[in-house]
Amino acid sequence: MAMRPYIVGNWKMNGTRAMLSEARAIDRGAERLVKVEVALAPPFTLIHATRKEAALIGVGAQDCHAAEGGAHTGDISAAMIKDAGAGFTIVGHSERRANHGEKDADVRAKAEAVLAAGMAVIVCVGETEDQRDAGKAESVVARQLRGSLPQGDNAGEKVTVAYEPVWAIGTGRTPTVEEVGAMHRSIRAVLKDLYGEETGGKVRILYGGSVKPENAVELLGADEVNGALVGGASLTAESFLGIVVAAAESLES
Ligand SMILES: O=C[C@H](O)COP(=O)(O)O
Repeated sequence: MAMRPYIVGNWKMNGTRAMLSEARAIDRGAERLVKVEVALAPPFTLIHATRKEAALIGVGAQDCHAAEGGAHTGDISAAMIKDAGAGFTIVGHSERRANHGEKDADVRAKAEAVLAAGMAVIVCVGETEDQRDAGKAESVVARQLRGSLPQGDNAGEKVTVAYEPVWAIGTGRTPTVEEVGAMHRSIRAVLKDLYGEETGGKVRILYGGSVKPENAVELLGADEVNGALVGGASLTAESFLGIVVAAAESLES
């Protein structure tokens, strides 16, 4: 893993102000681990407070609306997220795709809105278990990438891809290191095709799905894995920092 590892915690719909103590502890722990880039995506309601409490790590959002503003009750625009203190936004998480019917075109529109607002974007892709069993995992993910990634001048420079097999999210199951490596190599080839050899070669590709301190060294050591998108294990500083430490160790292995 030649690039500086990027470890992002996605708190999903978890967290009230009581959890800011975890964000502070993560920030303090990350300070000692300069070889690793660390970020948290708390719920919208905690972005501003997390940004104030955790000065060193990146802070981002988990989703946004594609429009700049207007009659969209309950939605949040990318500019609002940035104004709250975020530096990036996740889009296309499989929970958004499944629970809110988001299609690749919706994800791309959101990703482009995030870039237009001046933030970086993490675009999530991943196959279901049925798709993997049918031998279609790589083709499904390639199609998602081609449909979801932002286009336009320099778009590839502020993009991170998160590969999250849907069947591995929150289940305790993970693909093998070989399967992760094969998928990430396939993603890298698509990125180079879409963004060109140089830019596509620099886009970070994170693995997500049941990453824990216990399996992080192995997963982060797979081919073309440049970091992790972590759900459940990012909710406490103890487990999240365990993964950050593993990322630092994976640089040495
Ligand atoms: O965004 C994070 C992923 O959905 C992974 O979640 P998990 O670490 O709880 O499996």
